[in-house]
Amino acid sequence: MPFFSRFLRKSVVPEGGGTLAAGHARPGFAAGFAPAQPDAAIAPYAAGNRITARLALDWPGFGLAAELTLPGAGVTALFGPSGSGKTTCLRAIAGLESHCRGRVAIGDEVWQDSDAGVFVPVHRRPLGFVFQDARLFPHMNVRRNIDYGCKRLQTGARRMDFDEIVELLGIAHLLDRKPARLSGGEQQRVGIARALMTSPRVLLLDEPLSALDEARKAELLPWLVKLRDELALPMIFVSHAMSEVARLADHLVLLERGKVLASGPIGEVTARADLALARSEEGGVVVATRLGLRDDGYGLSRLDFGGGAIWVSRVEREPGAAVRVQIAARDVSIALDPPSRSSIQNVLPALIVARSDDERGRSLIQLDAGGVRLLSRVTRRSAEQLGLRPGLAVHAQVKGVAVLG
Ligand SMILES: Nc1ncnc2c1ncn2[C@@H]1O[C@H](COP(=O)(O)OP(=O)(O)OP(=O)(O)O)[C@@H](O)[C@H]1O
Repeated sequence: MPFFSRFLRKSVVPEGGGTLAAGHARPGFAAGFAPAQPDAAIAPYAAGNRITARLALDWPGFGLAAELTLPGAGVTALFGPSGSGKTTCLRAIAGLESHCRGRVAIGDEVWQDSDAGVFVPVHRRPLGFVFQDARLFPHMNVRRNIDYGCKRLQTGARRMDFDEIVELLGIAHLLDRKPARLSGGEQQRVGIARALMTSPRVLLLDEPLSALDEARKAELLPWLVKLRDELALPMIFVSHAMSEVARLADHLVLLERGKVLASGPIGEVTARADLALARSEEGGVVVATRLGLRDDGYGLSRLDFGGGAIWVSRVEREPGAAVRVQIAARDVSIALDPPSRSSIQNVLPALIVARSDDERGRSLIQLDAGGVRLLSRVTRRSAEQLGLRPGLAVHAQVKGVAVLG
């Protein structure tokens, strides 16, 4: 078996073998919001590489006090407003914040334990770090830049092969070029390749898209999706763009003023009616579906998920393909009776789980549609007139669905 194969997602088995389990700890989940069923199409969690961190740091005007339990596979997004501590968390996990106290471990490997006087320096931690700008050596061509990544690896420690990494990131045709002759997105792909050459146990990405213009972002994002889908390597990704997080992340950590506000699978955290995230204009739930069938006559595709099926504009994928969608709360309305003679194609039977009213006369309703959580935003007057309350069986009318890929 090539070394690289050990990192391919399909080869990952949980500790003790058997099928991949999706169960995991979900710190920060508020009482009253029962967990949705784990969704098979969102990345499985491998226990062996689970990252745990307890981080404490005090700067003038900012304190970090964060406890993280992150899955050992797939992409975790650290998300929050500017100054909430996302980059500081990432740097502390890497060992780049030497004043940070606490404990950091990946699987059973302890990188820091302040109580026990353990602090493994950053260069001894098997991690890859990708910065906002690729930080390539300008005088070296792409091949030498990537090769540099494995310089400090001891013989026998390399687990990822140069050719396979180059192919994975689609950069074979760039190997002889100097960084100045690469686009921003290409430079980032080379930076990621260099990080992978160190055979990391975790890849840390600090806003890898933020320095790119919209066109370059759109170009790089599918490569990050590919890494997520093809590598069995946990990735922790800092972003303040919800569109990127919705597309990429399996697990979402919300940070605010140096503290963890919520942490859990993206479908659960985005469905929490008690969080400001859901109340924002773009608030909506990320749902994992599979392409069921295509109706080419009408240019439609049916996406199946635990809660039923939704029809969307044609998705150019094969039946069975995993398709991630986002359903905005503002695009879901509620009817007590099954609507008849309506132009809305997507109507899902659902149960109200929770209702949260705001001071602007709006109500957010959390729904359970066959084990999948959805949000609906209605006026408080409608909510009261319809008597919307937890436990009530309703029909969720989905007016719009964003297909994320
Ligand atoms: N070395 C430092 N010394 C003192 N304060 C710092 C230092 N580095 C960061 N900070 C402060 O810590 C806070 C958190 O910074 P951090 O960069 O982690 O936030 P962030 O969520 O990543 O923000 P952004 O999205 O703007 O990058 C900010 O108030 C910042 O000014």
